[in-house]
Amino acid sequence: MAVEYGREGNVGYVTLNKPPANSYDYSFMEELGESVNEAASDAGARAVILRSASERFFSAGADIKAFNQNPPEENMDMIRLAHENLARIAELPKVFIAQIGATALGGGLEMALACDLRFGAEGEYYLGLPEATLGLLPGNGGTQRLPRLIGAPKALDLMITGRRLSPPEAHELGILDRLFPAGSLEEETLKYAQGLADGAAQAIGSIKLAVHRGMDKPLAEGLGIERELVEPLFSSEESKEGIGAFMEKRKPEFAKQT
Ligand SMILES: CCCCCCCCCCCCC/C=C/C(=O)SCCNC(=O)CCNC(=O)[C@H](O)C(C)(C)COP(=O)(O)OP(=O)(O)OC[C@H]1O[C@@H](n2cnc3c(N)ncnc32)[C@H](O)[C@@H]1OP(=O)(O)O
Repeated sequence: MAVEYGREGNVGYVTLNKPPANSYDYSFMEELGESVNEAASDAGARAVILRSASERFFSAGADIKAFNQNPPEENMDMIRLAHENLARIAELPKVFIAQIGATALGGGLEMALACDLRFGAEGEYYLGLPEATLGLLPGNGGTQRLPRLIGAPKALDLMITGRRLSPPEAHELGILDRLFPAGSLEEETLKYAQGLADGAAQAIGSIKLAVHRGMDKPLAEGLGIERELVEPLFSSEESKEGIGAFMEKRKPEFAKQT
């Protein structure tokens, strides 16, 4: 399998494993979709980490070698499948974290942009959207997600030049949300995900949905989405536990609420 889902404790893992570069084609994208579905339906996974089995590549993007072999309509089928699978991540009420400790280029970085957070570590690798250098454009969501993340001018600069970023540059731009010391990425990412997994999963999931559903809407509409999502929490087992723990001056035990 080029993409596999598994769980360790209450943290889910989607692992990319298509040597040598996790470059993706149609079947890779199908497996990614299946893994996202497994993560979604696994009630035991309260947070999910997207990671690579390779120490050299997170993913070098779409499979360039496949490009010339594929009929154009197959390339478009792959893009439609990628758009569908990656868009589903934003609609899942559990946080997806991209653990990027190796080179992420083109569609490989675009997969990470579809996650909620992106964590990296110091090291000799880089991130970028070089599609323009191939006569293409970042067609797996990059032209839409990157401007929303770092602003249109900075995103345009990266996409029209195709230039590569070091991990510190990507962190400074806001593409990486955390930049950990070399060698500590896996441990630090798990620690963060475990904190979410031990937290109020329904509340955390509702916050994620409110952000993704509301951020491109006019404020009044976004506030309506917020009201729809906050109302069920007033009577949730989690808020009973959270408020009860505060009143009893003890630490809440949310993980036991589901
Ligand atoms: C255009 C491809 C589309 C294909 C089919 C899908 C259809 C989709 C159409 C459009 C989609 C739009 C959205 C996404 C587009 C993209 O992602 S385009 C690709 C963007 N990525 C790149 O341009 C990176 C290409 N790779 C490199 O520049 C270099 O490999 C590197 C990352 C700088 C590393 O160089 P180096 O250390 O010298 O290692 P290499 O020898 O080059 O690579 C190691 C092996 O990995 C293979 N490989 C690397 N990248 C890819 C790739 N993207 N596709 C296929 N294979 C790749 C490379 O060939 C080596 O393999 P071996 O020779 O077998 O060892």
